[in-house]
Order: sequence, then structure tokens, then C-alpha cells
Amino acid sequence: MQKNKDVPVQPQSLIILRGVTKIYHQGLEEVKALRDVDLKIADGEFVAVTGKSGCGKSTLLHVIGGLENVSAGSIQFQGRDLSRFDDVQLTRYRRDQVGIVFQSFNLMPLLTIVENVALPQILRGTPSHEALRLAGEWLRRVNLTHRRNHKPHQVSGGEMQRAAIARALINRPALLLADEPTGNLDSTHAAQVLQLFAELHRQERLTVVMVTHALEAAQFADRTLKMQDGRLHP
Ligand SMILES: Nc1ncnc2c1ncn2[C@@H]1O[C@H](COP(=O)(O)OP(=O)(O)OP(=O)(O)O)[C@@H](O)[C@H]1O
Repeated sequence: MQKNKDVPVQPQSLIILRGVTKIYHQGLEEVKALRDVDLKIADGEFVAVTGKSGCGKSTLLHVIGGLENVSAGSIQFQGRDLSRFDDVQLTRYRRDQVGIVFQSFNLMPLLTIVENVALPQILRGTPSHEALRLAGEWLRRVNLTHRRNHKPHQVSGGEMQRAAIARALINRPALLLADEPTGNLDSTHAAQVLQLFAELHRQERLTVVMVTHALEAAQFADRTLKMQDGRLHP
């Protein structure tokens, strides 16, 4: 059968959330961090999620990244339901498909910058000389070659975040999750980090989901979603 060239191709969804609810229990109290969230994220899309403190943004990233279970609803990644993954599949999903960048960088203080970036490859079983070679390539990508042998405390916040981004991407995940990635940076370093996200998103067709308070950060995204009291609004 001949294909109709005028029919637009629908982008494939990388992630689909259906009716996702997350309840935390604190003693006798229940906190509904996510309420009946429906969301589709296309492959290669850059989505920003904004909203007030405590509205559920980090929880949303944690359930998408497989760091926490949902209380109700489902999350599909490339058509597969995360709740059906066994422990090995979930570990592989977190290690190979998802990269996470946090506000506080979370670099290992005793390792050098290049060793920090190489770590996810080493955990995957890559020989250390190859992991360090790859880490060197990523340092070049994020403009940090000159900080290769420094320890995290010897570099600036923006440099630490760029190293954290390289570490998050060295295993070539399909999805980058960023939780307030510019929250600890001054405006110059924040702009550099956001430009780097935009560039990687464009060049690598990387799917990015970024939680942020900063409205200027959301301007780099294709789509901005607002969260309020655990609900998502387009
Ligand atoms: N492990 C937990 N145990 C109990 N309650 C939690 C837990 N994690 C988050 N919460 C609660 O769930 C709600 C949503 O928290 P979450 O961290 O997702 O919000 P947020 O929008 O990311 O906030 P912020 O912008 O301040 O980081 C809050 O009321 C929070 O106190």
C-alpha cells in the first residue's frame, strides 16, 4: 500500500503516565504528592515542569525515573510498564535509560571530575581505561577538559553541574531528568547549563524533563507544564 506523504507523522511517546497517584505516609497522615496525573512525553521532547514548592515536581521526576513506586496508575517507558519490571530490569532502566541531574550536583567528593564522569560506565562493567577515555570525551563536550583532574571542591558550581550532566549522559540514556538544575547557580552559570541542555536536546535528540522554579529556565523547553497540589496543568 502506498503511504500518504501529506499525513503528518505523530512523534512517538517515550513516556506515558496514566492516572498516576503517589501517596506518602507520615505517621497517620497521608500526603498526596501526585493526584491522577496523565502525561505523554514525546521522544526527543524538552519539557519543563514548574510550580510552587511542595506541589509534587520532584516526586514526578522520581516516579518517572523509577526511583519510587506509584500508589496508583501506570507509567510506560517505550511501551513497557515500569511496575512490571523486576529488580534487574529496574536497575538497568535506572542505570542505562535514565540520567538524573540534581540541584546539589551529588558528585563524589574524593573522586576527580573525570573519575566522577566515568563512574556510571565503571558500574556497568566497562574497563576503567575505556570508561576514562569516554569520560574525557564527555568532558570535552561540556567544556571541562581543563578541570579533568580537579576534585569537585576545587571547581565552581557551574563546572560541578556540567560534570554532573556529563556523568548523567555517559551511558547514553534516552531520558534526562533534571531537578532544579540551576537552583544553586548564579545567572551566568545557570544560562550556560540551560544552553547545554538545549544543545544536547537538539544535537542528540535527547528527551529532557526539567523541574524548575525559574521561569527563564522554562523558556528553553518545547513545552511547559504547571503543577499545583499534585495535579498537572498544561
Ligand atoms: N519521602 C517523603 N515522605 C513523605 N512526604 C514526602 C516525601 N517526599 C515528598 N513528600 C511530600 O510530598 C509533597 C511533594 O513533594 P515534592 O518534593 O515532590 O515537591 P516539589 O514541588 O518538588 O517541592 P520543592 O520545589 O520544594 O522541591 C510535599 O508535601 C512533601 O512534603
